[in-house]
Amino acid sequence: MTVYVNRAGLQIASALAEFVEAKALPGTGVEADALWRGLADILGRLVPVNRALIAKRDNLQTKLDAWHKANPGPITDMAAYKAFLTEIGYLVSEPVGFKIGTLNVDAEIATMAGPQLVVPALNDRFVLNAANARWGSLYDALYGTDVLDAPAARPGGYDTARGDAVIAYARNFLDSAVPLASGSWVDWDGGDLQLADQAIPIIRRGDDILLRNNGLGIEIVIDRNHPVGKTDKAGIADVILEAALTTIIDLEDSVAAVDAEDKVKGYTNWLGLMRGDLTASFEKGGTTMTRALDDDREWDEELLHGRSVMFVRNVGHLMTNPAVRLPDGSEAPEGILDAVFTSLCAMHDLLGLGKYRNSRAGSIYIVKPKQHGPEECAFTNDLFDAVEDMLGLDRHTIKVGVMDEERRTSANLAACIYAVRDRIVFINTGFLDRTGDEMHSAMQAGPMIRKADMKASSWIQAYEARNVQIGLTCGLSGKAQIGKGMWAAPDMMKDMMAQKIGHPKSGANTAWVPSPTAATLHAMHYHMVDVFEVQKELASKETPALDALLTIPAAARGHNWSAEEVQQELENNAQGILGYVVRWIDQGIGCSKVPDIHDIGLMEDRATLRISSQHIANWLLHGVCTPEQVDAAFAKMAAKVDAQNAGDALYEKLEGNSIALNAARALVYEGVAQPSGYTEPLLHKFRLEKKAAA
Ligand SMILES: CC(=O)SCCNC(=O)CCNC(=O)[C@H](O)C(C)(C)COP(=O)(O)OP(=O)(O)OC[C@H]1O[C@@H](n2cnc3c(N)ncnc32)[C@H](O)[C@@H]1OP(=O)(O)O
Ligand SMILES: O=CC(=O)O
Ligand SMILES: [Mg+2]
Repeated sequence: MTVYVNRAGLQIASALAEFVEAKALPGTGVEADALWRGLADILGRLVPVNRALIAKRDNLQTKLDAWHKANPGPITDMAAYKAFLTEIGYLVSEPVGFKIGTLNVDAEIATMAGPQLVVPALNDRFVLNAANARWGSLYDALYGTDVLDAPAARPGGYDTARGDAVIAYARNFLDSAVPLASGSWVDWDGGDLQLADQAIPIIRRGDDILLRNNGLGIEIVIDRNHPVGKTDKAGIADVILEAALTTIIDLEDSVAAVDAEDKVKGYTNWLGLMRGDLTASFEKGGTTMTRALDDDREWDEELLHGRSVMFVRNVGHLMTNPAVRLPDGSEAPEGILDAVFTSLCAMHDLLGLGKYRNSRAGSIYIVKPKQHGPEECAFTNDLFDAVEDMLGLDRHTIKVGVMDEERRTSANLAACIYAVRDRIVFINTGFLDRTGDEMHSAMQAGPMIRKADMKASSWIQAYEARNVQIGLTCGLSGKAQIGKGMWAAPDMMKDMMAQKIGHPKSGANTAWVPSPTAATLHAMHYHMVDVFEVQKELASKETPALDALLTIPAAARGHNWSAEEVQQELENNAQGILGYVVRWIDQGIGCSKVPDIHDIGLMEDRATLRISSQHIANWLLHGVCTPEQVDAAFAKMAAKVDAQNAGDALYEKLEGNSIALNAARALVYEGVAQPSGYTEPLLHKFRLEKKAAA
């Protein structure tokens, strides 16, 4: 039972009030009274606007549903469809000829190109690891993953044969990123060092060497006493790459935060990062380890930034949270709470109250997900204005990263950017949520193509290409990130190396990775591609037409899938749903590596859940499958998920009237009615039920 205290007419969960008054406020110069009165004022003014925006989403969806029922199947008359979208206010006129005016942006965001790591905010051990993932060992990343064409490491200590393959790969990388004036790094013996590009300074610290290519650091560790270095003719013990330039501390789709207790955990970690004093102790390999933020890296001639520049992803405009209740007893919009409390925590960084600096440019970086169109972006802008006024911050101190992950945002992207033009620091194609919204928006059009075929469909190609072109046209290059989406197969690093180079090649100066190891490996792509050169080349290109973006991925009318295809699709989706939901509901874990039907661990979060649940809901709606088939898939996959989790002592089986099983079923059977196909409302409801039962 949550205990509330009254502050300025609001009911604030006591855990939150205590966190704010005892931890977040001290040192900021903001008084508790002013904070609570400010919050009450913001909520009083903005809650009605927030609610109206959500109502508008519902209203537009009702109109889309009616149109698709009257015009079933894929769009056949694009002009008529666009006229309809314009008439209902779904498409608005795009502003032209403007450039963003964002100021005070850190170089890692504005002028550098490299990986962006995402990490669930509630996990202190992981967030520290993420912040420190600015630099990563290439040797470790190669040794422990499937990138190499070499046998896996033999267990029981260092495997020399594997190590040799690592060293050969790393030398090959050096040859391509920082070639020698003559010969190969393979033959370098640690003597005289001459690079082909003499403009690259060779910086030393003792024997160690620091080089830079495309703005990214490469540290070559020379240690002839090290077990690896002593076998190496040049004494190279490791190659350390500058990796996650930026990291997103995620309070949204990778966490399960349903009440004040959970929110305070997330805010506490964010505050600890902003103050630089967060630590985490945990057992690893039989010993207790304590992790803290890494220092900056000292070289004779310069001090390198030791940590990733951190963003915090707030939630979107939909959800409310019982952490704060309005005077009428209803829950406050969670996005407003996040904006206020994460900005307050970040003031510790702005004011230099802690050990380190996150933003040396004096900015607070907030990622805003799941916005639908320009009005919602304008609302975010107004909200951030209000938070700045309340906290006494200069206008546009709070920067925004706009997730381009809802269809109405993609279709009106320039107008969305315009709405936040003086604070925008990124656009990012969150293709996972975007796929869910694509299906939900056109839910009534007919059965969607299979999930695996989505990536090749024309809307998604247009979406990715338009995002880059519109970003360039609006002047993001050199001022802000144009980012690409998540690599959702954390163990498939060889495939990532083959495919994710496509992101910098497409003009994106950052792209998401799921782990520090993936960041280190993906960093190599930014040595191979000079993204800012690509952006210059793209600048003169045409933006792909809206028509392709609006081509919905419904199957051709009359298309039939074989019984086997239907079963495969259902089982694949049911497996992902159950494997993710059971950990979310029972253990409060918001992001999991869930073995898929072929036992390949996939990153599942709320966005991937949105896709799987909407897909089954869509096929049920259109009679591609029956409820009996769906139930059978759930039953079969529940047994598989139970078996896959057999080693987890905290795991509760998916059986009988299990709350997690009920949640999974509800996500599918009530999927058509969920707002924009989101999974949050049902996940929160069932998680709260589980917490209450516990
Ligand atoms: C659509 C979207 O919104 S995508 C954005 C949301 N998704 C994410 O944030 C993905 C974040 N990634 C993760 O949460 C995890 O990598 C998972 C759940 C996918 C896999 O987790 P696990 O199975 O525990 O990973 P695995 O066992 O391979 O590795 C664990 C180690 O890697 C580290 N690690 C893994 N992922 C991360 C991460 N994102 N940030 C920092 N460290 C990480 C852990 O700290 C741990 O190292 P440690 O033991 O030294 O602490
Ligand atoms: O947030 C990212 C996405 O793909 O969705
Ligand atoms: Mg998303």
